[in-house]
Amino acid sequence: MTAHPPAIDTRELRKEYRGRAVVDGLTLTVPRGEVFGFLGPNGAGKSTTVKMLLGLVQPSGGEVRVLGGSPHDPAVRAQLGFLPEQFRFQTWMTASEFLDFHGRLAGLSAAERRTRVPAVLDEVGLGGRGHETLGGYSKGMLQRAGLAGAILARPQLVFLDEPTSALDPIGRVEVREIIERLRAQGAAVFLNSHLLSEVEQVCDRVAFVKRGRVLTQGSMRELMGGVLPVDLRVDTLSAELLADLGRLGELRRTDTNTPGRADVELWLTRDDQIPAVADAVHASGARLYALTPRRPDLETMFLDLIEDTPEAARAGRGEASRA
Ligand SMILES: Nc1ncnc2c1ncn2[C@@H]1O[C@H](COP(=O)(O)OP(=O)(O)OP(=O)(O)O)[C@@H](O)[C@H]1O
Repeated sequence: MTAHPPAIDTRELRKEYRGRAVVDGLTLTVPRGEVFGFLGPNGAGKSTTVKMLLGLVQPSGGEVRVLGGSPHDPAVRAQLGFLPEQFRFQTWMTASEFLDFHGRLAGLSAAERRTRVPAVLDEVGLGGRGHETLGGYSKGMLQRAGLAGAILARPQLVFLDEPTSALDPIGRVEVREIIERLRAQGAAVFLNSHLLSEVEQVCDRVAFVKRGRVLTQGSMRELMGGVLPVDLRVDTLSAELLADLGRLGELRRTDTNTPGRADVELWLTRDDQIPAVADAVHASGARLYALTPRRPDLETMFLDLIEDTPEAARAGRGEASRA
């Protein structure tokens, strides 16, 4: 393995089932320390891609490298974490036994397992519950236990398939924090989720796939075409301030209907223009009540790109007969 190869590198990756390409020329690079969102409608080929990246499904063509090596290499596999959407567990095991078992499979020593198992249980919010059997766990607790298994051996690349589908809002925030910690530790996270608001908050880059092909990929900003919408509220909007704002960005909307209040939607191109907006407001003598960069709306982008009518989605499910 070379010094810092990307976490994921695929070239023209392809998988056919019965002569039909379900992954069709997929080229992706995910560097270390990045959270990558992999989005697409049902049947787009996301799970098949993940299985090829994990070495569980043999590609029909193309190249795949994970952490600089082959997903079949045990040394590479030892650095991968995986939380499948429907993760199966042994109901008779306690959570601690389950994690200890996984730790053994991942090659952790007994001493490491003794400290690491309670530490990950704490990290996923199951501190003090490790002695209970998984058969008595709720759906959300099982998902947390699965996540603990995925991060147990300090993986360099973690695949999370719908990691929060069974979780309450607090659990979702906690999972987001875990993903952010993984990134801070330099690991890459490959996230598959239908919860776009969640993806928006945590992913550095996303790819949209449909019928096994990448429609587009990039950071939120790139996907938005380099536009940063900002909502501004001031008490008075002078002609001079309006002209200054117009020089900084594109004025998309101004609302001065309410006395003592003016709302402006301004489209900037870069974060570092935001302080200049505040400066212009102060220079005009107006008082600033809000200056809020708006998140690019992934759901709108997704629907625009995928253009899946309910009919198309039903047809997609109809063809989803698995061997
Ligand atoms: N083992 C298999 N044999 C035949 N066809 C398969 C097999 N596995 C997947 N497929 C087909 O490949 C296509 C992509 O499936 P895949 O599970 O990768 O999609 P997905 O994007 O993960 O969907 P979802 O969001 O619904 O989980 C589907 O049409 C599916 O029927």
